[in-house]
Amino acid sequence: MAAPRDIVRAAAGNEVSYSLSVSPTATFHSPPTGSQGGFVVGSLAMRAAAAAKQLKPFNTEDIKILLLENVNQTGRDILTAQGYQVEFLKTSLPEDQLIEKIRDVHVIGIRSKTKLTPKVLKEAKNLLVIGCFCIGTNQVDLDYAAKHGIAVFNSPFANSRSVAELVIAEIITLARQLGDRSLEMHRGTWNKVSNKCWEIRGKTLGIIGYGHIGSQLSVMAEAMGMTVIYYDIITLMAIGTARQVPTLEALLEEADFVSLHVPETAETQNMISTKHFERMKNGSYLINASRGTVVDIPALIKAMRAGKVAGAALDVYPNEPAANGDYFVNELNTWAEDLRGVNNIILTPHIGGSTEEAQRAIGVEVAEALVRYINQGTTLGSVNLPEVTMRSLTLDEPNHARIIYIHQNVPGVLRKVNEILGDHNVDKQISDSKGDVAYLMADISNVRTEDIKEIRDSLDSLSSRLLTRVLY
Ligand SMILES: NC(=O)C1=CN([C@@H]2O[C@H](COP(=O)(O)OP(=O)(O)OC[C@H]3O[C@@H](n4cnc5c(N)ncnc54)[C@H](O)[C@@H]3O)[C@@H](O)[C@H]2O)C=CC1
Ligand SMILES: O=C(O)C(=O)COP(=O)(O)O
Repeated sequence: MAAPRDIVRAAAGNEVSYSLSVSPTATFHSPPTGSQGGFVVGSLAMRAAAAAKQLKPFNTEDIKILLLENVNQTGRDILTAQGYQVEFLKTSLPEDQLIEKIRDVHVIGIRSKTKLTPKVLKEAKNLLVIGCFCIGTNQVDLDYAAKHGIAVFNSPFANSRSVAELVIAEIITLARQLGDRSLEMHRGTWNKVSNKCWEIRGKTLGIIGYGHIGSQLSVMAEAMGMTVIYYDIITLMAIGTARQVPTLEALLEEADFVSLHVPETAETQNMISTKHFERMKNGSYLINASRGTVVDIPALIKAMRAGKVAGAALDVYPNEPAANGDYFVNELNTWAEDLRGVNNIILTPHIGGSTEEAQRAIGVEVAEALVRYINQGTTLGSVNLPEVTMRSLTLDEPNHARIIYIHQNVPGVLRKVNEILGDHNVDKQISDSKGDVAYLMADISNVRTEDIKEIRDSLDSLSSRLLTRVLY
C-alpha cells in the first residue's frame, strides 16, 4: 500500500494504490474513542453529525499532525481522539527545524509566531491543511497556500474579549501610572504621586480598527464613562454612542487614548509614526495589542521622551522571542533596551489572547475545523479557500465516494471534470471560487475501487489541478 500521504495528497505522477481491499462500505474507520462521531469535546453541531459516515481513504493513525506554540489541550484532545499521530511542542521552531519537520506532516497547527512563508511551504509536500490556533493569519502566506491546495483555518473571535479586557486594564493602568508605582514599590521606594494621574471617566478613547476586538472594547469603555470614537477603512455601525470619524488624523487629534486593533497588512505597516505622534494630543496615550509592525517604535520612544505621549502599552513587537525565558534584547529588536528605559510604558509578552477561556475555545474551534476538513473535505471557515460544504454522507449511503478537486479558476474546468465524472452517478456537486482558486466537491454513488483510481488519475492529469482528494 502506498504511504498514506500519497493517498491523501497524491502528488501528480505518483503511483497511488488504494486501500479498498474490502468494499468502500466497509473500509471507513470508526473513530477509536467510542465517543459520538469521534469528537470528544464536540459542539452540538458536531454531535448532531454523529451518524455521519467518516470519510477517510486512510487509516486515521497515519495522519501526522505537528502542533507548535503550546496549542491548548482541548485541541490536542480532539485531534488525538481521532486517532491521528499528534506531535506537540510548546515553542515555535527556527526555520531550518521547521522545514525539516513540515516535510513529513499532513497538518500543522501554529499560533502567531510561526512564519509559514513560501520558502517553508515549498518543502511541505504532504501538507493538506494549516490550523492557526489564533485570530491573526498574517504569519501564513495565504495566497501561496491556496495556490498549492492547502487550506488555512483560524479562530476569528474566540480571544477578542480577552484582548479587549486587557486594553481596558491598560487604560486605567496608564492613566494612573500604575506600572511605574508598582515597579518603585518592588524596588523598595514609596512615591505617592497625583501629578498627571487621571480618572478615565469623560476621556475620549480613539479605536483604530473597529472589528471584533475594537467594537468589544467600545462597549466596555462606554460602560466606564468614556467617549468612544473610531476610525476604520470601512463604514461600520457604531455601537452605543460611539462615533466613526472620517480620517486617522481626525481620530488622533481628538483622542486621549489611542488603541490599535487592525490586522498586519501592507497599509498598516508603521501606521503610527512620527507625523502621527505629532497629530496626537499632548499627554495622550497609545496602546498597541494588534501587531508589532503597526507602530514605529523608535518614533514612539522619541514621542515619549519628549512628553508628547504620556504613556504606552505594547503587547506585540516586530520580532518576538520563540519561547518563554528567551531575552527581549537589542539582538532581537535594535531599540529593545531604549524601550525598557522609558517611563510609564507597559510591556507585555503578547498575552492579549492568553486566557484559559480564549485558549480552550480556540483549541476546540480550530481542531474541529481541521477534523471536518481532513475527514469530510468541507471548507467552512477557511480563510484562503472558497467556503464549500455539503451534507455528510451517512451510513445509509454505501458505495459512495466524495471527490474533492482544488483547481485553478480558469474557464473550461467544470466541463472537463464533468466529462470525467459523467459516467458515474453524481448525487451532489458543488463548486465555488475565490480569486484564482476554485474548490469542487462531488459525491458519487455506486463506485468501485477501479472507478476511484480511474477518476483520481484522470483528475490528476488535468492541467488546472492543484490538489485532488478522494474520500470514501
Ligand atoms: N495581542 C494579541 O494577543 C492579539 C492580537 N490580535 C490582533 O488584533 C487584530 C485585530 O483583531 P480583530 O478585531 O479580531 O480583527 P477584525 O478583522 O475583526 O477587525 C479589524 C478591523 O480593522 C479594520 N482595518 C483593516 N485595515 C485597516 C486600516 N488600514 N485602517 C483602519 N482600519 C483597518 C478592518 O476593516 C476591521 O474592521 C488581529 O488581526 C490580530 O493581528 C488578535 C488577537 C489577539
Ligand atoms: O490571535 C492572535 O492573532 C494573537 O495575536 C494571539 O496570538 P497567540 O495565540 O497568543 O500567539
